[in-house]
Amino acid sequence: MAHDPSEEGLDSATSTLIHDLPDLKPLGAMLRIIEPAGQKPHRLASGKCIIGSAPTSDFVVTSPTVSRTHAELELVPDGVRVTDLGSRNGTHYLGQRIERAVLSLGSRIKVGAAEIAIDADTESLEEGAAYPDDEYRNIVGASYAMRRIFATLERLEGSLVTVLVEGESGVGKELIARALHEGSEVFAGPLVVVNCGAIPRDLVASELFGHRRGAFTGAVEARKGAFESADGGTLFLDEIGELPLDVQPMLLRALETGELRAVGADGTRRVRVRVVAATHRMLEEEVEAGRFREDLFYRLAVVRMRIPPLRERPEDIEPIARRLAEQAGQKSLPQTIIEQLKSRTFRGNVRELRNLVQAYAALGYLPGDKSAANEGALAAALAAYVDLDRPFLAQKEALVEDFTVVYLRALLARTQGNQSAAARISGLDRTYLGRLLARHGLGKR
Ligand SMILES: Nc1ncnc2c1ncn2[C@@H]1O[C@H](COP(=O)(O)OP(=O)(O)OP(=O)(O)O)[C@@H](O)[C@H]1O
Repeated sequence: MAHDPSEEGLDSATSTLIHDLPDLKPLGAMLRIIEPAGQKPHRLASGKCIIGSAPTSDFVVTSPTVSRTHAELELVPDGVRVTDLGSRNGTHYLGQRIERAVLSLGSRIKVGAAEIAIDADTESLEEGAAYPDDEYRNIVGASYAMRRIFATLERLEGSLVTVLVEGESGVGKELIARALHEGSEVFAGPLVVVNCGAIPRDLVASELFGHRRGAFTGAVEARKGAFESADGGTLFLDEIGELPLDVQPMLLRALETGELRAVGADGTRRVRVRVVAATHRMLEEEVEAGRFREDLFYRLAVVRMRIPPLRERPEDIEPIARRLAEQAGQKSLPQTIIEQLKSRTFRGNVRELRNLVQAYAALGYLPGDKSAANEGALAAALAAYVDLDRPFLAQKEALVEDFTVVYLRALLARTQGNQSAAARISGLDRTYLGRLLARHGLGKR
């Protein structure tokens, strides 16, 4: 995002936060000359560098339109501070001449007529050893793949770079976003989560950017959007692949400039928001199919992190299960249960593991696996219900009753007895749920 923090009075807040996180080092940048082609890129690993046509410049750009000492680039947590050094042909961003601006990694500038991409130094993220511990900020993982991810998360601690987290549903993408927020310089600010797939399409723009009173039918009051709520913190955009095409340019602009325009508003507002996005889709395929803008994809995927499915890292099952058991109030998990868990396929990833462990904590046994391997076991268990000497409906009701009790127990275990949360999760009306619980003697715990 383009802004100058020192002009917005953020300096004092920034220095306090940096004081709390003493070892932060901004993520390095990779500077590439797009036009004229064929010149060497430059790695800005720390501090500052001078761009110019003089052979003594840190980053030499050979073009008659580039001054000998043209501009200075300095790494900062938000990306790179660009300062024009009184060049003849100027430094431009999004078609505007700039004297001094902070640009996020993933931006492109023009130095004279030369076009330069300021990308994240993703190579430096991949260098170095895996994280030594099997836990990073509440994310548990003993596998090499997860410890590599932890090392990347640690390396990103000094940066507010935009990150795209990719992986199947339930692999822990939101947990990664939380860790990115907690480890960042804006950790004291809010973390706002928006599930782009869960909002009616015509309300997405207003949810993200807010709306003015009367902006559309039903906009009775002005409303703040998620970007504004996340000002000074992190905005986690879950299921970004579901973002409607007509809203994509608005998000691109907000990422490029840090400026928002509420639906129906005339003026814009400036925010400082770190964006983390997540998707279970292959976004490149969405780009290919014309459902996702390519420019927005590159703006979001400045750093990409792919979280592997649980079946690709079976050594994580035991430590994660033990942690989830602790969280469910179950001090220890017997080794036999661990072995049973390890034999499952976990199409629902860690979320499925969590549900199973919570059910075990509530019921004392692992509920049946819905995967193909266990379909036989389920059929055998159901066969025990069949009594051809009794009417069908009475038997079916008895089965449903048994399922209801098991379901309600698991629901209460998940919500720690909170009936409002239980109603929300189950989709049952609060009063009806209360009656159902009372009928099964589960109302008061
Ligand atoms: N490595 C892990 N260690 C501990 N808990 C985990 C881990 N990964 C995931 N979880 C837990 O599993 C559940 C699902 O994780 P999360 O909501 O982050 O997944 P997700 O990938 O964002 O899912 P979705 O794509 O459906 O939004 C959460 O309760 C989370 O705390």
